[in-house]
Amino acid sequence: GVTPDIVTRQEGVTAIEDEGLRRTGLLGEAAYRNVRAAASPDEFMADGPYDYVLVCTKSSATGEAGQALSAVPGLLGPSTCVVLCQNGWGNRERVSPWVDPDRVYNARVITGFSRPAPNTSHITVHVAPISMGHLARPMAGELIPLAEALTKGGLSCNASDEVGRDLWAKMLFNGSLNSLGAIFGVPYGKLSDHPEGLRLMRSVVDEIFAVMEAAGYRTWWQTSEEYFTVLTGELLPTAAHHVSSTLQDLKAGKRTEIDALTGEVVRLGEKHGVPVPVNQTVLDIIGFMEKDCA
Ligand SMILES: NC(=O)C1=CN([C@@H]2O[C@H](COP(=O)(O)OP(=O)(O)OC[C@H]3O[C@@H](n4cnc5c(N)ncnc54)[C@H](OP(=O)(O)O)[C@@H]3O)[C@@H](O)[C@H]2O)C=CC1
Ligand SMILES: CC(C)(CO)C(=O)C(=O)O
Repeated sequence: GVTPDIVTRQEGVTAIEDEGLRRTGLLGEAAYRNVRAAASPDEFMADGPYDYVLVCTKSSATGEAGQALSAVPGLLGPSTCVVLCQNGWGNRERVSPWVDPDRVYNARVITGFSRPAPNTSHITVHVAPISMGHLARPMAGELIPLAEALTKGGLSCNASDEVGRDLWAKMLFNGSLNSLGAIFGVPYGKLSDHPEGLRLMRSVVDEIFAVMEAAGYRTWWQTSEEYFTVLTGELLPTAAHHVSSTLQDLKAGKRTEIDALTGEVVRLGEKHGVPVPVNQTVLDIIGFMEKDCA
């Protein structure tokens, strides 16, 4: 019953117009013809204001997407919910020059996607339902219709006032596994094969946990040790074969999202006086690899 309009690059627009939108992989095959696509949000101006706008770019493009959306008169209204679907921390701040922060929501996604064709999303891993919420205030049910529509479409989703805890759990996961997996060129599961990998993961996790607490945020575990036990005992085995997006980006010669992950940990560490030498080293190594692979 919901018909999304999609802003994407021109090759995606052409493929969606020709063949519709497709989903393959873990959550089953699906094809949707009733979808409009355009290369710029201008083309949807007459249809505003939208109830929901989902920003699904990389974190490095969140600000640019917010600017493009806000430049179209009437697209965002006083009750539009702009949902940022990026990994990392600080995405809310990246759009705040362009979009009223009260209208900005965040989503924590632990579903892995690849795009084998411009109109096809292939799902490789689905660890938990999407969690969506507001980082600065309790909600009044405004995301429930969106969560229900996504769930009905096959991608389970919850609206939650605890999305901040979920996002920090994801920071601990991506912050430790993505960068180390990329440095060693291995899927997640390999990182626990050797004591050196385990020690490095532990150091990265301990530092992220300390920064999170010093900055006044919380996640679902009371201590870093408690989280590490869950990471190595439950989360790593579930996603063992997954190759992190950081490694995929480096292989494709693309910019990674390290700035929104480890970069954010290093900035918050500096701000709150928490030493983060291992995260700083990881940031420098990935920064070097990005330049070398570009
Ligand atoms: N892929 C995954 O498995 C997961 C991803 N995430 C998070 O989701 C977010 C998106 O990741 P992912 O889907 O992999 O990223 P992709 O780069 O595959 O997709 C983003 C798309 O948005 C396009 N784009 C960027 N800016 C604009 C713009 N202004 N107008 C139109 N199109 C634009 C990009 O085009 P171009 O490349 O030309 O810039 C690209 O095609 C990231 O933050 C990621 O961390 C979270 C969990 C899992
Ligand atoms: C696919 C996923 C969810 C890892 O499980 C991810 O966040 C990533 O690769 O960056």
